[in-house]
Amino acid sequence: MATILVCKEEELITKLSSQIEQIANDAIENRGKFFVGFSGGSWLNNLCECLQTVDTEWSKWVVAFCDERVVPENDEDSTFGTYKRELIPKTKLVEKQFIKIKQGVSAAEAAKDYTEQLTKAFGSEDFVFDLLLLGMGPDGHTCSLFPGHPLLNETALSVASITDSPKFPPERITLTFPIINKARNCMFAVCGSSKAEMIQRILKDNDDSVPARRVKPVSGNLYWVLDEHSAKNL
Ligand SMILES: O=C(O)[C@H](O)[C@@H](O)[C@H](O)[C@H](O)COP(=O)(O)O
Repeated sequence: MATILVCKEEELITKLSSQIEQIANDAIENRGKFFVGFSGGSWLNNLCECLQTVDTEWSKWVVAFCDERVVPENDEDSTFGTYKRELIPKTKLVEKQFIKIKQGVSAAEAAKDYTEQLTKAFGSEDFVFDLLLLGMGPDGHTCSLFPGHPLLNETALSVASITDSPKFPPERITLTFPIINKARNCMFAVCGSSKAEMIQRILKDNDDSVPARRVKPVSGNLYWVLDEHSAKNL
């Protein structure tokens, strides 16, 4: 069962921040570390703003990406690049806590290398994230898992590459559903009326053809944190 939290647009950041804080500090207290997956997209600057207000032991965070664009780190489309500019200088997080994609290689090689980096960080091939912070596009995609794309059914790879992403830029790496659904907590943050139809299809019509609806943690928690505009059809 998903927990759906609807709030006013201006309250979304505070709401999300307190949810993240609770999950992070609980992970640190119980397991000594907090493994989190960050996303990108249109809400990225808001997410950076939100994360800055979290009261936590930052040194215990291990940050990976739910998906990342295969572009140079200083490219304006690099998700890590934005966190580097907008989050790192404003918190005690340091760059070496981020698991970043290898630079200057193909998407396939970057995905393979990312799997190896995650295996090292988790100490096993079983990547159980404490929290995945997810976004959803107006077409219902999440991470870089797009409607009708064969990657929706990927089961062999934990991290896959994509070179034909319908959303720019085309080359990306992404966590796949088997890993996403092992997470202890998956949390979507969605705002704006352009997402209202998909939110309705996912949360009201139970339409499994929408990629984001396939996020169903096997034994973890699923949260949808929505603003009033994206939730208007519920
Ligand atoms: O880098 C990306 O594109 C993402 O990580 C992606 O999964 C994003 O979270 C959704 O696409 C929502 O993005 P929008 O808010 O831009 O629709």
